[in-house]
Amino acid sequence: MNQEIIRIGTRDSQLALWQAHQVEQALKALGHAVELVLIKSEGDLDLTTPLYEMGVQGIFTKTLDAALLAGRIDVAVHSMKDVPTKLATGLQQAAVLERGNHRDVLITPKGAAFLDDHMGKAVIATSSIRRRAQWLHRYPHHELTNLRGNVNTRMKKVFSEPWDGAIFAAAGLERTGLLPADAVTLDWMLPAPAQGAVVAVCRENDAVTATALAPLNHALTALCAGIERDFLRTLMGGCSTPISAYAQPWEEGIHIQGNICSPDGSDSRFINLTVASMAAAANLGQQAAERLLAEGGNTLMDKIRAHG
Ligand SMILES: NCc1[nH]cc(CCC(=O)O)c1CC(=O)O
Repeated sequence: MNQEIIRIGTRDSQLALWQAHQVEQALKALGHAVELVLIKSEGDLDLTTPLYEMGVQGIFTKTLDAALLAGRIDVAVHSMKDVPTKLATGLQQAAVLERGNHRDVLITPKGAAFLDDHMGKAVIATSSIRRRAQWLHRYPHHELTNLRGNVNTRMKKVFSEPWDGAIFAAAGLERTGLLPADAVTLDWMLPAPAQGAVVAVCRENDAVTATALAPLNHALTALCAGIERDFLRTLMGGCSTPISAYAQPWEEGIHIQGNICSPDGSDSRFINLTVASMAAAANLGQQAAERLLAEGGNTLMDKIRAHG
């Protein structure tokens, strides 16, 4: 076994720590010596600016990636959906852990009855442009308001503000033990590409760490999350955009659902595509994106680019 201590870098939020602990425990179980190194990121420090106004790719991930490239840590653990589709130069994706809950959920401090009132006003909090766009497409009469901060900060805020609901990733709430029993699963909302998946990244030239991490890779999650990220990359190049995708096993192959939505929710386009075998799945994300563009998604993407 490797005698060098593998240093795992993580942000210090409860969710980030939970994710880093998964990697730590799996490596320890394989006989490796590991330690956690806590690192603050800009995404955690600025609690007011909506994410899509920060204008930086990888706001949550670049501080860890910089520490990795500088040799202060050997592994960076990220929520995969926060990672830009193109990894920083010099880094490699070493393992994708088995995916957790991929859904978004609505937290309703005053109950969910308002969802049945199809005319009534309601205020929904999120700072995700993807969630905002899909929500407005379904509930055009609702008002959206911003909600920033890590999962714990956001959850606290929901119960102190006069809001009707707030949208979270189910995985983040489950992993921090914060998922209320009456949370509403938004089974109609398509998640962010790779939502619910955790990725471990190491330096491209660090074969020792890459070899240590390889057994942690969950091949099906890596395939499906990779397909979703190909979909995103083909459409846009990875900015913070109202682009959603979910890929899952389907008989002997893989099925992808994809969506792009105008930020105001007025225009929403879906694509559904299936390949019959795993062998044919490699290009599924790109194919789905190209088909969506050809079927009229092109004009919508032009609008989205002009907006952002
Ligand atoms: N953008 C922040 C972020 N990054 C990962 C998660 C939760 C875990 C996941 O979605 O994989 C969250 C919180 C949220 O979106 O509510």
